[in-house]
Amino acid sequence: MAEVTLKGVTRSFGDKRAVDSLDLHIADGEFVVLLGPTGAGKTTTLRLIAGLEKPDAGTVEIGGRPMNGASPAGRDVAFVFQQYSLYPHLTVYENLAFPLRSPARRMDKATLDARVRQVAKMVRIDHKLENRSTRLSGGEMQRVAIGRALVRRPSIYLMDEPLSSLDAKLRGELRLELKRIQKELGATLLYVTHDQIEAMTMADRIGILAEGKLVQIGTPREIYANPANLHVAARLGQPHINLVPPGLLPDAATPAGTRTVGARTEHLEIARTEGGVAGNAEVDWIEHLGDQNHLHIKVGGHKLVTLADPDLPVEAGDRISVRLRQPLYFGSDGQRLA
Ligand SMILES: Nc1ncnc2c1ncn2[C@@H]1O[C@H](COP(=O)(O)OP(=O)(O)OP(=O)(O)O)[C@@H](O)[C@H]1O
Repeated sequence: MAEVTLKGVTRSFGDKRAVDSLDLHIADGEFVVLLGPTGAGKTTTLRLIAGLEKPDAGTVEIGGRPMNGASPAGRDVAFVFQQYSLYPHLTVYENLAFPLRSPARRMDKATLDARVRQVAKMVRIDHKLENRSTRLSGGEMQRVAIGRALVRRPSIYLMDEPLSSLDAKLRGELRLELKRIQKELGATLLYVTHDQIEAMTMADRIGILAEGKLVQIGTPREIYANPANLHVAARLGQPHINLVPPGLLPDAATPAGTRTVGARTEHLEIARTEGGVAGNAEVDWIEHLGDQNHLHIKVGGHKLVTLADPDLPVEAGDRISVRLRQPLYFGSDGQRLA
């Protein structure tokens, strides 16, 4: 596998800067996830690395070699798309073997067979090797599509929302398997998703893209706990971070210049009010999720959502008291304040 470096990469479509002066380094064997809203430039970034798009400016290096002008085939990358694109008339075995059959590889039959069977086992499709690919479930097809990338040993795997067409249970399973396989192979992997749980659970580092720019990159923990600005803070956390004006909730110390206070569940202290104490908030409604509840709260015309223990003895309409505990503070430019 190899490291990949983007330096000042820019790509526009008409007036639209899809990718804007992007600097990104992915270390050899690293799993980097690009997270961002629709249109942020995630797919275009993958396509620029794969050579499916040409940058207007900047360079892409793979394994320390500049790729300017190199064709997709000359770049040694493997791409997995959102929608499995298998050869319907071929068996699972032949779909997996296909990338290894190019004459340039001159792979002998026994090596090819061993490689196909090894990867089929990894993606847990080895019991269906003789099935036509059309006779598989969606999850199985996507396993084959991922396996077809894995049979090769490219410099980097590029994956564009490979799990998004699957149901939640399969997504959860494949997420774990993909992470396990990546570790086993020591693979360099750049993975695009909208799904914050995928990003949090699989990434060594998460890169947050917005309008073609890399806003922040760091470990999942860093991105979650130390977001550089409001945009990054809003990308992670379930339920969504609450953004409220300073002074709305009691707080030990609000830094000067605070325009917005960001409060996740762990930043809110909730207590029932007893003995005639008025309380500063009201329970609006409670969403029961099973192991946890979403508590919807009204405070002075603002609505907040927080996770709550199902045993918390409150009901809609109850008065409660809510205070802040070391929340995140943002200035008028949306940047985080120390
Ligand atoms: N071939 C193209 N022609 C014109 N505009 C394009 C083309 N490809 C991408 N764009 C534009 O560039 C911007 C970035 O697109 P891109 O597909 O990279 O975003 P994305 O972050 O992958 O979004 P999504 O999550 O919806 O896939 C968008 O505004 C898109 O409309």
